[in-house]
Amino acid sequence: MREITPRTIMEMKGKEKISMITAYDYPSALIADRAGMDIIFIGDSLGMVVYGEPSTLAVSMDQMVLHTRAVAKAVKRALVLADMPFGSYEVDVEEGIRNAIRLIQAGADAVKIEGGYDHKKLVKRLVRMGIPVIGHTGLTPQRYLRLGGYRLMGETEEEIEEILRDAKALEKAGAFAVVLEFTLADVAKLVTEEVSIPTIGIGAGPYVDGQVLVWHDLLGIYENVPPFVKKYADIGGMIRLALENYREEVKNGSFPAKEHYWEFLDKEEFKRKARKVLERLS
Ligand SMILES: Nc1nc(=O)c2c([nH]1)NC[C@@H]1CN(c3ccc(C(=O)N[C@@H](CCC(=O)O)C(=O)O)cc3)CN21
Ligand SMILES: CC(C)C(=O)C(=O)O
Ligand SMILES: [Mg+2]
Repeated sequence: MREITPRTIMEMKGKEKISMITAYDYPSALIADRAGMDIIFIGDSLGMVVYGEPSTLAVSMDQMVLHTRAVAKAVKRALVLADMPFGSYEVDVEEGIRNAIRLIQAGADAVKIEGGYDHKKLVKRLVRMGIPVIGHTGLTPQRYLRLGGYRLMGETEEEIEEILRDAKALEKAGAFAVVLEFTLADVAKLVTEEVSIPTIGIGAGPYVDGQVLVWHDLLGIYENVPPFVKKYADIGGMIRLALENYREEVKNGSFPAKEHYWEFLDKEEFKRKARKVLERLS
């Protein structure tokens, strides 16, 4: 059992902001856990930032299971959350349950689904059988094709109503938090005030109970970052410099240096041995 549980997260509402970051592999998750993140999240954004897809739609359950296992091995303290990918819970509730179980068995402490109102039944069933759930409304990237791209949500009355309805449905069905993605800050504030569960924003402004960002975006290792991202480091630039340095030292012969290899101290000893081997092989 890890230190941070769904109860810990729920009790943070109105007291302490929730910090959440994506991670997709073992070494990244180790760093995120040591940095004290509250939630470490295997997002289906991995399709874009790890596999180079143009959207999250092609991500499979098999991919989510493998990456969840790698992250779960590293995390001791944070809550490990895994995204349900597109197609893994839409067909029917039973299939959603089977797929959620796979993510839990891979080491996740909770699962996240996009939408709320449309998945009340699934959320209720999962929670009843002991699988904690986070919902996700506002911009839901799995609707990429219908939306015609990724855009800011919550300008029209219809969109505000849909977002609030999702959040309330999630609260009622027993979800322990809700992600609000790329919504106007006023809408996120309204939702945060109207529901008792924590809201975790991404591109949704400051009036929420926590923030989530994608690993590659905030570290500067992904080129097409959304407009709401703050780049906390230029790791991409650092990697490039290191590789250019390595390449240069290979080309000019300064790598490997003395401390990077081993040789016979007694050259006569080596000559005798080599002569014998060469004789045997001739
Ligand atoms: N690397 C990454 N970071 C994310 O935060 C993220 C993903 N991937 N993939 C899944 C969703 C998609 N997200 C996104 C992606 C792009 C924009 C964006 O660039 N919006 C532009 C318009 C783009 C367009 O019209 O095509 C904008 O200015 O609003 C917003 C949210 C957030 N999520
Ligand atoms: C953008 C976040 C919330 C997400 O769902 C993901 O990274 O997949
Ligand atoms: Mg996602």
